[in-house]
Amino acid sequence: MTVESVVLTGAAGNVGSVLRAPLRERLRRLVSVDRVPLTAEGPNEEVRQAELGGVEDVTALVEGADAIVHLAGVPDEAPLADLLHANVLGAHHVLEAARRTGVRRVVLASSNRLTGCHPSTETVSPETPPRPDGLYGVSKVALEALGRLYADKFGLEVVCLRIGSLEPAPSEPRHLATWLSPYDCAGFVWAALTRPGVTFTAAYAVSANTRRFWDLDDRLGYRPRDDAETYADRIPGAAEYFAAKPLQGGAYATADYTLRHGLGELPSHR
Ligand SMILES: NC(=O)C1=CN([C@@H]2O[C@H](COP(=O)(O)OP(=O)(O)OC[C@H]3O[C@@H](n4cnc5c(N)ncnc54)[C@H](O)[C@@H]3O)[C@@H](O)[C@H]2O)C=CC1
Ligand SMILES: O=C(O)[C@H]1OC(=O)[C@H](O)[C@@H](O)[C@@H]1O
Repeated sequence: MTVESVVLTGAAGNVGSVLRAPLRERLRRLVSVDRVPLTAEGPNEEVRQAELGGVEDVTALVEGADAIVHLAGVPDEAPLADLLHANVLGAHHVLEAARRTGVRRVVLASSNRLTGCHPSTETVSPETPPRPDGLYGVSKVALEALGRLYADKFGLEVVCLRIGSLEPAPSEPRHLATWLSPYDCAGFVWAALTRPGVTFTAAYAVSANTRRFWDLDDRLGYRPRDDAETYADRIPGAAEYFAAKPLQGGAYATADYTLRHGLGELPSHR
């Protein structure tokens, strides 16, 4: 599919910052959007400071684009009301704006954390049932369901990228399985934007890590380049970490993580 004009939401964040340069290199027009101010970094980039608070706000931004890469949202465990507002209603605003304006393709930032309660000894594919590792993962299950609905019912082309751990380099044992390098992040997003024949696709975006938990099939036609194993000798405790057979979400999948970040203070009876 030919893609010339793309709207990138959440462009000021970790993932957005990694994507702006490679997208500018490949596109005629990149519209980078965030609630915080941005500065255009090239002649083919336009920046917009906007709060994606409703369908109308998004409609005004996406009119005339070929595709949207939707990253804006809450990227970790938080109270459910905040996650539903930012991640579920936010994705709905984007999908509905795309439907109304005829934007053909929407790439949604999903997360590996929607399967984070699967054991690390299992290889999980997009066909494996979700086992979210927290309320954040639940919000991504709903985001993917919205994407599916808009593909099935209204014919939008929707790709949900289940992003691993985007880091400049792996720095902890879990990253040996979950790392997504900046180079591979750009590769997956470009494939998600251009893969022909898509109706709805969910795919893990993870580097070609020897110890990865997720199936790297060819559904997006992108073969990741990097392998976290190259960094293994700089990461102490990896052998013990994997021998303990943690859940795929690691510390994120513990009850305490959700009690602290999603449900507030630990209850006094614990
Ligand atoms: N960083 C990672 O390794 C992973 C990220 N993801 C997903 O990728 C997406 C981006 O993640 P990060 O870049 O790490 O998060 P981030 O917090 O660094 O960036 C999110 C950006 O979205 C903006 N934003 C949030 N709500 C907005 C709104 N209503 N209107 C306008 N702008 C808004 C924020 O200002 C921020 O710049 C999220 O959806 C996250 O769930 C998924 C898996 C892993
Ligand atoms: O699984 C992980 O490591 C990552 O997953 C996510 O979805 C989060 O947005 C990111 O902050 C985590 O680091």
